[in-house]
Amino acid sequence: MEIRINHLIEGAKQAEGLVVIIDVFRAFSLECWLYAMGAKEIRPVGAIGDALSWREKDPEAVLIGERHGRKLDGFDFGNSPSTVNPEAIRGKRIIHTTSAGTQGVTNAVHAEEILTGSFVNAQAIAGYIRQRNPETVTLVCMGKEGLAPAEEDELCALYLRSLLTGEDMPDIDERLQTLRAGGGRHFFDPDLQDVFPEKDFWMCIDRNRFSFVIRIESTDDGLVSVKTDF
Ligand SMILES: O=C(O)[C@H](CS(=O)(=O)O)OP(=O)(O)O
Repeated sequence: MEIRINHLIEGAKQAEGLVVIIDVFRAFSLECWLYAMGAKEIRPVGAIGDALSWREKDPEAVLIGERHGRKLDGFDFGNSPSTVNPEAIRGKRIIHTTSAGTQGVTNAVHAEEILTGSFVNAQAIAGYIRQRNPETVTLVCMGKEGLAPAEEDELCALYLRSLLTGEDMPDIDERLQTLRAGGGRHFFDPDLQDVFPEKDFWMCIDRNRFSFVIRIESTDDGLVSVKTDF
């Protein structure tokens, strides 16, 4: 198995084989939490307008999205796992658009198969990939808005690679803690708590909390993030 690490939107466009689109803060940690809250289905979309138009097809759909981290006008929730209301999620179709994560899945046009990537289900992702045993795996670090590298996504790619190769990464918990002063420092800024609450940080680094993977599938209505127990 050849394991490649790609970066940002361009890296998603070029990714081949089984592709893992990594977005730790916060899109793909959030999608795992949404399934844990009982979401019926999650649809990742690129354009804000495409997300809004889902309301006509499904008036019950819950719209979740951000640009520059902030909740979008006309949406129900921002991209924040700690501020979505589980009662509003249970049994519902979720439409999800973000500046990095969902752009990655819509741009991974050469992928044979796409998984979402995060720390909250990393072990399950590695187990699934080992079982599939593809020739090529591309881990794509989506970064900030898909345009600049983000420490947490790079770390998640190294962690996934270590799980796949069997190399040890004994300092992973220590390295996750250092994100508090690095890639996740905005979650500790008192002036940004309305956009980036501290609790989101802890929910996104809750390593291996979930034992399912999220596979991206294509349907006539666009992409769907499918929870796959593993
Ligand atoms: O909502 C988030 O935390 C990020 C904002 S940004 O792209 O890092 O500026 O969105 P996401 O698509 O989840 O990375």
